[in-house]
Parts: sequence; structure tokens; C-alpha cells
Amino acid sequence: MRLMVSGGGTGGHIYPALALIKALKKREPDSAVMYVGSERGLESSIVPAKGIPFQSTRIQGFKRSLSLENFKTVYLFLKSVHAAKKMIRQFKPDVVVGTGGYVSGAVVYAAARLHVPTLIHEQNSVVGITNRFLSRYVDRIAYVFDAALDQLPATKMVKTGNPRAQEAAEIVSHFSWTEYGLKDDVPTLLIFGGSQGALKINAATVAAIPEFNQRKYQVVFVTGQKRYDGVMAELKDVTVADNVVIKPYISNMPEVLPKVAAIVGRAGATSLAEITADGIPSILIPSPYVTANHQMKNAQSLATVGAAEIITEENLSGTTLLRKADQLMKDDALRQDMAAASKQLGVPDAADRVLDVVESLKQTK
Ligand SMILES: CC(=O)N[C@H]1[C@@H](OP(=O)(O)OP(=O)(O)OC[C@H]2O[C@@H](n3ccc(=O)[nH]c3=O)[C@H](O)[C@@H]2O)O[C@H](CO)[C@@H](O)[C@@H]1O
Repeated sequence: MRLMVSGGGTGGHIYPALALIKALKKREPDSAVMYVGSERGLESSIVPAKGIPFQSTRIQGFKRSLSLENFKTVYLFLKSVHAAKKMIRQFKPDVVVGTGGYVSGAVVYAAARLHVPTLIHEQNSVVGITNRFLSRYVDRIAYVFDAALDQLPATKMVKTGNPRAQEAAEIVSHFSWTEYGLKDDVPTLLIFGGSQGALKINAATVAAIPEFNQRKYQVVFVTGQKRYDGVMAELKDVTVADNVVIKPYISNMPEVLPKVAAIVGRAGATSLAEITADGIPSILIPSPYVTANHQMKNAQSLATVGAAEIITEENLSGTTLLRKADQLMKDDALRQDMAAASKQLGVPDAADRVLDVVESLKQTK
């Protein structure tokens, strides 16, 4: 198999693509892979660091208001389609897969124009702008939430789940909290605001730290790479006790997650795929800044079955965060019930399901 994959901008689009590549390499070790990302997205550092062949192109998103920048966006899109066609002619993929983000718009569109079989993966319950555009041109659409069904062409849809769920479910973790200076026999609460960190979650956590210092559980607070210095500056005069650790980013999340007792986080689709694959209880604070409030819908799919609790960003403060965190961390039975409900939603063979679709597309060539 020669597979070209494109997805980017943010971790939620990149990690499913990487999980798919991992599953392909396991199934067909001789397969060749090319990842095409944007020059400035997170993928330009994450993907090459994994030793995966990576090519990039310059691209940007549309501004919602009428703006001259939008002419530049169209220009960069057309230029990227041209560049992607060149990459496709060179690499000669059997199939091209897009996992979302502007860059995948250009690459998958280019592939469809060149009559290379195409598949897109939609992680969310509300379809993103890129996948909405691509849905007219691609051969198949892999999806996670049934809510996406009536937003896309029914004949192309295949339910697969999110490939990252399989990576999370299959990992044999040797991670120890001692690597963070913490203990392995104390329950750990992981707080993180998606792949880039979230200002409001960071502010509430900073406010709660003096109280977390007194708790019998441990707290790992991940700020987001770019927000770390700001958080540390705010905590300049605050004592951070031994049971609290602050990190800018966790690069081995699948290893860390199985050792986590509960999560406080955003409700990005890829995070939720991991959380449910591992069966982890969570307190979700959906980002209100995303298309059609889709994180709230993602979060509700967990909350309605008792797998998660929701705090709206409006109601988020150090006090509300602490109250919910205490409730969960002090009640082992509640955590167990939520964990079981969470696991019910997991799709631990999602990557294989996507690969099956990829293989079937190759046959159509
Ligand atoms: C603001 C925004 O547009 N967010 C979207 C973005 O979120 P975002 O990029 O935050 O995506 P998710 O929360 O879905 O996934 C984050 C990914 O980053 C990983 N991670 C995170 C922190 C860390 O320290 N280390 C690490 O590896 C997580 O394990 C996960 O694999 O893409 C998702 C699609 O999947 C959407 O549902 C989200 O609405």
C-alpha cells in the first residue's frame, strides 16, 4: 500500500492520522507513507519527530468577516492544490486520506482531481468546513458520531470511530508517575485544555492550586506549549505542593492515559475517543469557540450515559472546578461507574475499520 495522509492545524486532526499510519505499518510493514501538512501547523513538528516522511505547503483559513486576507487564502489554497498535485504525481499513492484542517482540503481535492481514490475522516458530531467542502469530491467518508450522518452524502458514509481510540486501547503502558516526581499508588487527576491548552481552564486551575495542594489525590496540570510561561508567571508567588505537577505538553499521551484516574478537559473529538477507549471518567468543559458549538454536542454524548460531567465555560471557576474534582476524586465507586459507562462508548478497533475502507478503495483503482 502507498498511502498519502493529510490533516493538520491542531492535534485533534493530526493524531488520528498518525494512529492510522501506525495501524497500517502493523498490518503491512512494507507499505509506504507520505504525510502532507501545513508549514505552520502543529504537524510540522509532531510528524517528522515520529520519523514519518513529511512534506508541507503554506495554507491558511478563511476569516469570517469580509477581508482582504480571504483573497490571500484563496491564492494560497490554489497554490497548495498545485503543489499537492506535484507531490501526488511523485509519490503515486494508492489512496489519499484527509483527517481535517485546511491543508487536507487542498491535498484531498488535488487527489480527487487526479482520480486517486480518496477518503476523509470526520471526527466530530458537527462536520468541519474542510470536510463539508471535500464531501462532494471524495469516494468515502469515515465518521464517528451518528449526528454527522445527515450533514453528509449518505451513500459515502462508513461508521468507523476514531483511529486514535485503537492506539489508546492497544497500548501496553510502562509509564510511571515517578517520572513526574509523583506516586503510582495515589489517584491522579489530569487537567488539560485540548492540544493547545485553554485560557479559561488554565485560569480556573491556577485559582484552585492552593486547594489542590491540600488534597490526598495528585494533579497533573498541562497548560499547552504556548501558555506555559504565562501560567508559571501567574504562579510566581504561589507555593505548588509536591502532589501538583505543571507541564507544557505531554507528548506520550497514550502511555500516560491508562494511569490517570480522571480527566478535566475540553471536549475535542480525538480526546474523547481516547478517553472512552480507555474508559476514563471525565469532567468536560466544552470550548464555546468552535463551529456550531460542536464540543458541547461531543460532551453531551458522554454525559447522557453517565460517562462524564459537564461544566460550561460560563460556570467555570476555581471553586466550581474544585467542587467537581473533589466529588469525583473522593468517590471511588462513582469513578468506577463513570469509567464503565465511558468504556461502553469506546471503539477499540477504529483504526482497523478505517484501514478496511482504505484497502477496499485501493481495489477500485
Ligand atoms: C479549538 C478547536 O478547534 N478544537 C478542535 C480540535 O481540538 P484539539 O486539537 O484540541 O483536539 P482534541 O481534543 O480532539 O485532541 C487533542 C489531541 O492532542 C493530544 N494531546 C493533548 C494535550 C497534550 O499535552 N498532549 C497531547 O498529546 C490528545 O491526547 C489528543 O489526541 O480538533 C478536534 C477534532 O478532533 C475538535 O473536536 C476540536 O473542537
